[in-house]
Amino acid sequence: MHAPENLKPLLQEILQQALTVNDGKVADYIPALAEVKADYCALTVATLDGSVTSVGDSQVAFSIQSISKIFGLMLAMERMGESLWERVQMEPSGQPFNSIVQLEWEKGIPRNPMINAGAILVSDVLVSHFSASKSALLSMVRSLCHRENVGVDSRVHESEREHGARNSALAYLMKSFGNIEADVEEVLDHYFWQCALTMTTEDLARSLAFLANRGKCPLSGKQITTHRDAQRINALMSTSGMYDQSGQFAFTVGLPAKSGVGGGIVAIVPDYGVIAAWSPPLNSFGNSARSMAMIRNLANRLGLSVY
Ligand SMILES: NC(=O)CC[C@H](N)C(=O)O
Repeated sequence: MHAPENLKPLLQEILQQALTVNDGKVADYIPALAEVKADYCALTVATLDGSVTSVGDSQVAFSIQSISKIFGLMLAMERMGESLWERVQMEPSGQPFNSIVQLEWEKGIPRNPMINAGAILVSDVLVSHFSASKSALLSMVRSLCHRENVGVDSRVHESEREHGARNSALAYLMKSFGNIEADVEEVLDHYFWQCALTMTTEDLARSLAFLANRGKCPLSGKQITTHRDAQRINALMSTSGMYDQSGQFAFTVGLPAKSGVGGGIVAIVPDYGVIAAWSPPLNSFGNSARSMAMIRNLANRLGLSVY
């Protein structure tokens, strides 16, 4: 495996290459996200020996959006155990992340926790099982990335609430099938709030290192999830983390990954570390074009694939 001390020049080269990728468009269906500069670009690798190597805008915090689906899922798995899987499936959807069609055919049971319907269902579990679901999630995220001032962008939170018709439709449809227990508006507020968490690529890489390390945080030595749950989260990321581009990502990269419409993507390399990339312009699947290019090039250069 590539020694971490030699990574910097390689990351620099890959970042420069990615800056020549000019396809894609910054998300504008959430107006506050449309204001983010398109030329931000960052790449971080955190390895299990504790070293973190970064290039570009790795100190700039951005809206993690759907990457938060991993954090919500961790808490819901811990609270619900096996019974969670009666309310959300573990199959790829083959549909866009905010699609509604399957949800009616499948009686309000979302395809997986990595698409919006699944994460709204997970938000219902959190709102129903924690007296303060937002602070439970925030303190978990802060302790995972060892940074106490990780926060939430309240403008993004508000902006998404004001333009949340599609997510509201998903939540009310699930409620009509009896698959949402709490008050729908409270569930949506939690979901929008967690999407508005802001983190840097370094925070993301550090916080998810346990997924590459059989559930154990390599820095603190603390067991964050069981080994089995870490494997399950990685499996869901592999099959569904890049939405309806998950098959292509598995074919060309071969790592469990999760993207968000803020332009971030995290990829897990079991027994090695985490790659986190960020650049706002998105392709037609809602995945960052440059972040995908950076992770694909790095994985190919280092021969990193789980297959
Ligand atoms: N893919 C994403 O990052 C989607 C999250 C976004 N907050 C939404 O609900 O539409």
